[in-house]
Amino acid sequence: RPPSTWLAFITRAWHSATRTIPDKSQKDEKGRNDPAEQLQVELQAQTKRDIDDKHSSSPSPQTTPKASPQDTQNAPAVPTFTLNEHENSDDDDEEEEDNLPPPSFPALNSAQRASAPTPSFSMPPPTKPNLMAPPSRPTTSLMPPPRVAPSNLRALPNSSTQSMRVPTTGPLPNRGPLPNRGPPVSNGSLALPPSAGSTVKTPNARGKVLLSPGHSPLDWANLQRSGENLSGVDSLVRVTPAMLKEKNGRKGKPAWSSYQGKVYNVTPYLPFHPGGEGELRRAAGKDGTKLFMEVHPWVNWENMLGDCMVGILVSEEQEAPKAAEGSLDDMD
Ligand code: HEM
Repeated sequence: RPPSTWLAFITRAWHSATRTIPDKSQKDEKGRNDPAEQLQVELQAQTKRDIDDKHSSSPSPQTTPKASPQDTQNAPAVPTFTLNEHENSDDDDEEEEDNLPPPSFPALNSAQRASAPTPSFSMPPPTKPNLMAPPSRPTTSLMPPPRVAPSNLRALPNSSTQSMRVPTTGPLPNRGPLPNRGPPVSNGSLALPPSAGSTVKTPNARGKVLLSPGHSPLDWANLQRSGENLSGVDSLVRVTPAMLKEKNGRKGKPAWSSYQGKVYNVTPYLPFHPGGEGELRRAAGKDGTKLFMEVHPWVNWENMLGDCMVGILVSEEQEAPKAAEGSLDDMD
């Protein structure tokens, strides 16, 4: 027998050997066999139909189909293709396939397989394994990077943003408006000099000092709320430049400074000043507005030194007629 008929012959022999009398207990309510048995019957019928179709033109009716000379030329290619395909598969499958008697579906010499575009003879079998390889590469080599690197690195900008922040050691209530939004606005009587806005330096944290324990901005805020007399005076006074100059903070004298027309006793604030006592003392006994605005125009000194206010700065001429009164209680 030609090789092309071997498989069909074996299939038929196997089916006839394994055919059993249908067991009615395995049939469902519609009287059909179970799916596996039904499939076997269909396969057998299909195989038989294919064989009959091929040999319908045979001159002599034969129970055992035989291949025509044309089939002999074409048929070997089919099993060759199938065998190569199996050779390229895993070795574990070989033993398993040896134990699998039923033919593959559709049958090797069936009309479906012959008309299918896949088993083209011009297509070499090794192309299949080559096409199967690429999907495994991205899963092993490309998957890990996107999980770790880009997203996480971009999600940690804290260090850079913190360095960009305006340095502060105190709570926000101590701050005035930002420099780019204009000078601090308090009330109409305390307008900034026209030249102050143009001479503002870029703020930085280099001049900050390490405050001693108990002298944080929060401690200062608590001291202000304590009700303690921080101004050193019982009532607001009119302060002349001569009076201000005398309170320079030296030799046990208090340190007074004027800021935009208001005079403050900065003595209790000296150890709380983030820029250090020395910097604050530079404005003692005189007007500190210019120095203040050069360093930190955003600081709201009116809130911070409210309880340290002594009075208002007046000229010597203004004060002379009212020297006898000496008190500015009516200013409130
Ligand atoms: C009594 C008025 C003053 C008050 C209430 C005051 C308050 C402050 C505050 C709250 C800070 C911290 C600023 C921040 O964290 O952004 C500071 C820093 C500083 N202050 Fe004053 N200050 C006063 C006057 C002065 C004067 C007159 C000078 C200079 C002569 C000065 C020099 C500095 C310096 C160098 C720093 C550190 C640098 C900086 O924070 O930019 N301060 N001051």
